[in-house]
Amino acid sequence: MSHENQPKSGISRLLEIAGTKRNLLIVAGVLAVAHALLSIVPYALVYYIIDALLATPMDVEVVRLYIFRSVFAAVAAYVLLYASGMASHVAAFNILYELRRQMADKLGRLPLGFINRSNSGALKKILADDVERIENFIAHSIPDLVKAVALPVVTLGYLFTVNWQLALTSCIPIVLLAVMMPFMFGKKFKAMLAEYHTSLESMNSGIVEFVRAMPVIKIFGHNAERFDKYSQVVHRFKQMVIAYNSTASPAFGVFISFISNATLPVLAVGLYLYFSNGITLSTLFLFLILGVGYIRPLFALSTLGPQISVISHGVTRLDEILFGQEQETEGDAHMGMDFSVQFKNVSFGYQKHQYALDNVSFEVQQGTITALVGPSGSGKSTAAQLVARFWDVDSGAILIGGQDIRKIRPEELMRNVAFVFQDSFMFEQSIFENIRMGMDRTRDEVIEAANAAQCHAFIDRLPFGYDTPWGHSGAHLSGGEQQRIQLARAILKDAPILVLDEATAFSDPENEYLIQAALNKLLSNKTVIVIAHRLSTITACDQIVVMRQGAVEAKGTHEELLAECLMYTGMWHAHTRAGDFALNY
Ligand SMILES: Nc1ncnc2c1ncn2[C@@H]1O[C@H](COP(=O)(O)OP(=O)(O)OP(=O)(O)O)[C@@H](O)[C@H]1O
Repeated sequence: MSHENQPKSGISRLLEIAGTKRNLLIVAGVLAVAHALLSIVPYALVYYIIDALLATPMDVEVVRLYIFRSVFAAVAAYVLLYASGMASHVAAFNILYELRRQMADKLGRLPLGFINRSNSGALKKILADDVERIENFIAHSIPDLVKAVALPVVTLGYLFTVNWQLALTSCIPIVLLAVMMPFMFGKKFKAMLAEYHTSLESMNSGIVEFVRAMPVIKIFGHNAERFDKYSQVVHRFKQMVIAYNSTASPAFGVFISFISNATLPVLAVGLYLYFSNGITLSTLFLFLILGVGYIRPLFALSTLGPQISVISHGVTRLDEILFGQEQETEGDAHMGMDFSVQFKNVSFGYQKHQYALDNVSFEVQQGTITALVGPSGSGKSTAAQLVARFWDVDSGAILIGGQDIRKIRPEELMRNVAFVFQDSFMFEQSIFENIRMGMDRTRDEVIEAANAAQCHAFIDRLPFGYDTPWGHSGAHLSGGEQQRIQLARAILKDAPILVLDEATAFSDPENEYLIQAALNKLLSNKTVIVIAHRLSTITACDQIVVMRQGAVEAKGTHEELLAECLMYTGMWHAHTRAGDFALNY
């Protein structure tokens, strides 16, 4: 599948996706047409059977032959239907597999910040539900569409050779379908469908948030109704579905009721012709069966329009990811042995004209530790994340060893920067794999890293030690323990640049001491940027950068800042006072 150009949309995009398994789908289509042709044979044979039964003298052999042919045709039609379904399903699941693989690949190449910012409910809908719907289109809608076209064409063609007046009467449902389509699935319907999807996505994310927030909701004694956002999105979705149905239902209802009674005009004209000696009884039966029977696949066609709208809307969302702006690397520079980090007049905003960082400059010399401190929202985490290119700066540059990080190969950048986040993510696999993280390291090296990160003791106490799986049925670790697992990962990675975002956030004093000990081992000879709220943990850093509202307020050592920076002195006093703070009941 080529994703070089701007994506198509709607049915042409769906056909483009389906086109990746064109040959298999052509086979499915040919089999579906063959099925359609064979499936009318038993009905057509009824015509000849009745003629043979009414003939005098009746030829039993001829009747028997027709009955045998009709049974054979019915069985063969089902075999072909099965084969067509198999071919279209194999094509569909292969396409789905390929799409999911491409999505995973692409998500890996989008800026890390994109994933962080994207709402997990909406992403889940795209990756799971929207992709799944494409299966419906490929495996069911395409064969249905082929049948819906082939069967009427063949049947009506045959009926015209038998009696043109009755054949013309049998065409009425098709004419009706052509007239009603624009009313049923016109512009208003499309607009409503787009709104339906947006509302479904909001509900999905509302549900995910509601489930995540359950402990807080319970603690505050609220229920689903009191959780405003949840009840709003559910309510909005309900209204949307009602509006959607009341727009589509009237025209759809008229169409369905007419189609369901399509026998009537054929019966009326047929009886008239029969009694005026224009046709035989067998011809009348033939039209009552086939002149109405070809309509059945049209039912599938009538729901195809909305189905395709739903599916292609999902594909549009999917394409937003598949064609999303990747981070460009303007060169393929290699990193040398200089791992100093420099922020050079860096400005960056999550939204346009709203800077989270405004003209920030500071340098972290190789092998030294710089701490970023400042009030909440002052831009510390943003600055730290920019080093690993979660996002790209809007202006200015971040240099490593004097080279703009946008010119360094991404894999090389990632290899040389280790990150310890505030929240640690654990995978549902063994503790061993959770530390190894796919790196090419031996078991001994993993244990050594776990030892250095002060994790070995608690891992050893787990039922299967390092092989204990994480998650529902396996190990459950405290926040501080998980953070030490993160440290073990970072120690094992042994990258020359290390970014620590609140590495001791979850720790009690004993844990903090252990983590600090692990950190000391980890930090030696590394270029380190550390974010810490507890100022006592960073007094010995080589440099402290004080941030305020996205800008650098001051920089220097702890002593220098105490002497020169009022803001830092204030923060330090607040911190030391907090040490004496006690709750009074
Ligand atoms: N993903 C995001 N999308 C939009 N705005 C964001 C995002 N992350 C942070 N911000 C905004 O950018 C500004 C800086 O946030 P940042 O998290 O960098 O501050 P911080 O100093 O690390 O705060 P804290 O100490 O509370 O973690 C804040 O105004 C914040 O609201």
